[in-house]
Amino acid sequence: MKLVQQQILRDLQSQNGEQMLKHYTQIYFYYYKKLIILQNNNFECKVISLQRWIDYKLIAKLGYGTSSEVIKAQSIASNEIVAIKCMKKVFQTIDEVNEFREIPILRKLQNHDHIINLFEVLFDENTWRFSLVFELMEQNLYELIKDRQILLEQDKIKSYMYQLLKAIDFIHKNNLFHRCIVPENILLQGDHLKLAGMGSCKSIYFQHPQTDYIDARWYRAPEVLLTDGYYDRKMDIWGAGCVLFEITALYPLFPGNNEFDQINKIHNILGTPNPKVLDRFRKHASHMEINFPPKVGTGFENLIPYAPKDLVDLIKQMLIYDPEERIDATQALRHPYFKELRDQEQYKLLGTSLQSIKLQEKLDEEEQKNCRTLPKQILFKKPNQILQNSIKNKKQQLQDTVKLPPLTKQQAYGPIYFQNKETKKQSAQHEYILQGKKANLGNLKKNIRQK
Ligand SMILES: Nc1ncnc2c1ncn2[C@@H]1O[C@H](COP(=O)(O)OP(=O)(O)OP(=O)(O)O)[C@@H](O)[C@H]1O
Repeated sequence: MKLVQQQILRDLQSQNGEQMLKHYTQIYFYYYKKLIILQNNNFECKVISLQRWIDYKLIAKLGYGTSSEVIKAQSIASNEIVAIKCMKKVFQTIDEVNEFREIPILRKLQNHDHIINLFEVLFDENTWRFSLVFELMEQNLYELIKDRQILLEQDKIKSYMYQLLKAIDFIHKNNLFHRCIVPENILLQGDHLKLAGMGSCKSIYFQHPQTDYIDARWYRAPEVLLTDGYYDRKMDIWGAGCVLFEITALYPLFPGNNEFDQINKIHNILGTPNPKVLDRFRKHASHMEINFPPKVGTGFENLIPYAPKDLVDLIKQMLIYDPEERIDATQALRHPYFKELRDQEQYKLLGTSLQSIKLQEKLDEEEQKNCRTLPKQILFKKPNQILQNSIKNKKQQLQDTVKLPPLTKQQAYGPIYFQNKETKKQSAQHEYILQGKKANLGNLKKNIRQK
């Protein structure tokens, strides 16, 4: 293993390191307290710095999964309480490390409101074991309903299912499927739901048949139970349908004791699948003889008579035998059962857009104000200038008109030239008035004095 690591490092350090990366697909290794993840899908090289275990104080055990033990712990640096998922597996070969898909999958699915947040990765250099540090959630759906005597409010059931389907839709749109939609993997913080248990997630591009084992029998879709691994993302919808029934009834719909009992329990309620669907399953079922005597199911509606019709219809569509006919996550989110929640979202959106419209209006108003002050200066400068200019022009005109034409003393004063000052003035005034011109007496006086 060391040799492989050294080779990769040499490649990375070499001049054509990027070229060399093309040869590797999802390789993780530990080097100088750093976890190096190489994914060649898009020549991405990620380095996750590792916190050490001593940075956390263990508080309590939270739960167990097939592959891990989950512990409640407190960060010594920040005091934050977290959930640490300690993987049971000890990685002994590079292939085993390569098969550990949970980290890249979690990273791909981060930043969604209904998917659990991964904070960091711990690595025990002595034992070669990974631990994943997550945000801590209050409880899972199973814990919420297990000892409950009173039914959950319909609003809550609807809201949980809407959030769960949003998480599933997001996973499916990322070309993955979860494969373990069970109440234990559905976590709650108050009424906010987040999906965990991403360890079982798989790419939809994996070649059939799927060979690895899936736990959680009660939530297993018929195609998972009956075929040799020919199933896809629609199996998550079956699981979610079983969960929807369970949070409505407070008990599981198909609690099979083993695989055969599981198939039986499904047939008892839904009846046996139609021959066309059975034929399709048969094509990919070498491990068992699919030859069921036809049976009509009892239906599940009578088990939850208090449930709204829309809810019952949604479960029916999620539990359709044929995966191709079964509703998908996007369609389920558009089911009439969720109309109210969709409307609320629309109103919220509308609220935010109204807010942004108002904000925009305010901004526009401000801008207009600024514009008004700007053009004010420009606009009012202009008329002012025009006004000033016209005043100037008028003044000029006036001055022009007032400018006395060169007059002889005789013309100016005529016969009164030698009269006394006062009479001279009056006479000149009179003269100009006679000429139809305004007399500028000041100038006139000046002229007279000069003359
Ligand atoms: N972030 C968390 N906050 C609180 N509890 C958690 C958290 N993550 C997991 N748990 C609890 O630990 C249990 C096991 O976690 P998880 O399902 O992730 O482990 P797993 O080994 O992947 O299990 P499996 O493979 O069986 O699904 C969960 O059922 C849940 O109750």
